[in-house]
Amino acid sequence: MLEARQLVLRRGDRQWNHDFVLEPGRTLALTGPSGSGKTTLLEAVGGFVPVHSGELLLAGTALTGLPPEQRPVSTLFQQHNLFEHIRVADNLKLGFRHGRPDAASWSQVLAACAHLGVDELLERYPGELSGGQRQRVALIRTVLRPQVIVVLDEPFSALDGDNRQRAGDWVHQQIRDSRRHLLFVTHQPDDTARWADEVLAL
Ligand SMILES: Nc1ncnc2c1ncn2[C@@H]1O[C@H](COP(=O)(O)OP(=O)(O)OP(=O)(O)O)[C@@H](O)[C@H]1O
Repeated sequence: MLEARQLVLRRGDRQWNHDFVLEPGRTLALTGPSGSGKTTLLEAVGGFVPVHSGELLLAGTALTGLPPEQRPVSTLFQQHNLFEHIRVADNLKLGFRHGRPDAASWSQVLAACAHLGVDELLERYPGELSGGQRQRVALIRTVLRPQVIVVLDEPFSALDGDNRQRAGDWVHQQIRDSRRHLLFVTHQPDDTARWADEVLAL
């Protein structure tokens, strides 16, 4: 279970107070207007923004004092998620320890690439992909890493129609089946209705 207990975040003269509980396998959508603090909360979970007071707990253990590299958190930022100088396949491998996924993990990656329609792109460089293709590759890498908390900042913004539906369904099912925790930011009420088990409106 992931819990924010009297969590207080500050940026400049802005302050946010968060209290929520997210059970394993469940998805929390963060909604709200631009500047309302959605990214700030994701960054605090990842350890990139300091916590002013209160606690973030995973299964009762505080994450709050841990630096980002020691947190069990896999993050998809809004931008800059792929390394431009290496091929898509190598970008996907970088999600795993020493950049070397075991055979089972790699076949899971390949199955996800086929399912989300990016399996023909593995030998390309990121600069040779469309925005939507880049987003799907980065999404696969972020979600299939083993970390028990996944945070996604507007993960479907470059996708629409069938691609969006398929990607959202896939993420939701991955999180549910592996009993991890997902926080994602969206501006689309449809995304919340389809995939959120809980909603935090900021
Ligand atoms: N590095 C920073 N230093 C100081 N203030 C910041 C910093 N980053 C963001 N802010 C401010 O914190 C507030 C919340 O920003 P945040 O990015 O969390 O909002 P958001 O809800 O994710 O917005 P958007 O939907 O536009 O991405 C804003 O007022 C923003 O200007």
